[in-house]
Amino acid sequence: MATISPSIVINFPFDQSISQRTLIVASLLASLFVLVRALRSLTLKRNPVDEHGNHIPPGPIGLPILGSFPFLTHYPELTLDYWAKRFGPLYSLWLGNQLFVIISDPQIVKDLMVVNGSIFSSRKEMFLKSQIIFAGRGITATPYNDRWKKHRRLATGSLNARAVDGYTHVLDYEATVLIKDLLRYGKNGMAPVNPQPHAGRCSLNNMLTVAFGSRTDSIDHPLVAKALRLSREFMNCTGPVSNMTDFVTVLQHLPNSMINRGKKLHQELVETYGGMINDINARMKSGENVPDCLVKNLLQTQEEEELDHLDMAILCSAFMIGGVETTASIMQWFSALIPAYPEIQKKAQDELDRVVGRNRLPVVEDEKNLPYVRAIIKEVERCHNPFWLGTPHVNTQDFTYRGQYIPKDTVLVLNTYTMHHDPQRHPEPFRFNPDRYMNDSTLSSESANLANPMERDHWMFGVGRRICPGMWVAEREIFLVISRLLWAFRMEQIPGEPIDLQEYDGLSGRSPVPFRIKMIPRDEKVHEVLAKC
Ligand code: HEM
Repeated sequence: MATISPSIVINFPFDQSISQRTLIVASLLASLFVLVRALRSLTLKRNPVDEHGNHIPPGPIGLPILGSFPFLTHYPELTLDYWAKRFGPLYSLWLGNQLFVIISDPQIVKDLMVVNGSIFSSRKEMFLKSQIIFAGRGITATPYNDRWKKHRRLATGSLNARAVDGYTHVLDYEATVLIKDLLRYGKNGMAPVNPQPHAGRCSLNNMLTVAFGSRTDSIDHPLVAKALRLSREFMNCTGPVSNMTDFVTVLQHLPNSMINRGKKLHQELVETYGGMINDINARMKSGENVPDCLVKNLLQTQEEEELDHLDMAILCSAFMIGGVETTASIMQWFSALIPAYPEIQKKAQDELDRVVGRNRLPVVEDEKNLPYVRAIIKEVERCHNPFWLGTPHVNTQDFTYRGQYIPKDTVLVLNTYTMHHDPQRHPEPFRFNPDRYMNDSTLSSESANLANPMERDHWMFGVGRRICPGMWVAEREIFLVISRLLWAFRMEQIPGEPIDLQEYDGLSGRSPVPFRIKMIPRDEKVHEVLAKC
């Protein structure tokens, strides 16, 4: 042993340096090979034509390799809007080797994504979002295939209008809890309050109940911070144009912080929501009567639906990501905006007092009789869509539209910023003016089906076969919260603390940056009514 050991000690560093050098050379060669292949594929035709010689829509030229990416890193919707004015309602751009087509006109959106929905309803299997974070699962990111159809059917079972009717009492309860919390944290209007974590917990509790049959009991519950962080991290990693790793293949083979973030996020989602599924499974197996919820349904039909644990964990993650940050964002934008408009608050409160009175909170059945409250909500959604770029669609076949060629596998972005600010459709588009919706008696979920797309209220929920399946629950949740906030509080800015409505928190899902306001109970009736709830 004694004679062998020294030779090991002497030889080991020598062997190591050889293997390290070999490794470095090999990895440099591999990187070079991948780089050359990527460059070749990038320099291949950037101007494909169809069999009749029709070209892809016009658009910005972009830089070599990166394409238009450097122009889309901050406020991409403003750049897309600028280019829409320059290149028209259907234009194209390249991000790395991926062709994007940007649609900024409601009729074109309908012609492509609704009338030709069988072609324009797929998704790109983005490297980070689809492959790393969702591991090929996830309704939001799945291509238009049988797996998507199954997951969409399962999700819709918990989100369609009838299902939402069945748990409206939960949305009602959580909206009341939110009002009580704001009253308490705002010390009856005496102390400034930041409504953001409360709105976040309200949306979170709604989705926790729908998906897992559980809720959190305070904003300090560890799941509140965790779920909101995971949801925000997902939005920041996976915005349609937020990271180049998706579009420059070579980056997928090199060490890269985005890939590490994606892997960590995948693990955390599976541990958190997969762990909650395991708990429910154990409770069901022990004979406990678990409340009806998505997970219970999935576990009961797991075999018949051929679902593995990852399928269920990622489907639940889609609920916790898609259904929390989004609705909370609208509640937050409303609370950030409304203090600057005392006359709009007053008009809504007059309507509420007339229709609902001061002896009870507004309920879902009041919605149809509160056109001004509904108009305020639509106007907040028009001005502050949390997803200006939506979730892009992909076409599964070559398609030529009005002489413009859209090759198979193009990523199509709904340019909602431009459509929401079209002066023909919305005169004085940068003015917050709920009156513009006073003659619109539709819910947004109804408006999405109007025959004339120019009459649709807004495009916040997307379009066609991939339209947000959560829009019924989202609308109801948002109505209950905003109508009750208006019913209960006079919302005021704090002198010396201006609220920044330009800056955003988040990359693809947007919320206002932190702010505080005063939420002053309108009268003694607020305490009386809340005490009875
Ligand atoms: C204000 C609230 C919400 C907004 C703004 C919103 C927005 C969107 C958008 C833009 C899409 C893509 C649509 C398209 O591809 O054309 C989408 C899809 C989706 N949303 Fe929502 N959403 C909201 C609330 C919810 C809620 C409460 C849920 C509940 C789970 C949800 C679950 C989903 C799912 C699962 C998809 C994927 C659909 C698919 O790819 O087939 N969303 N949402």
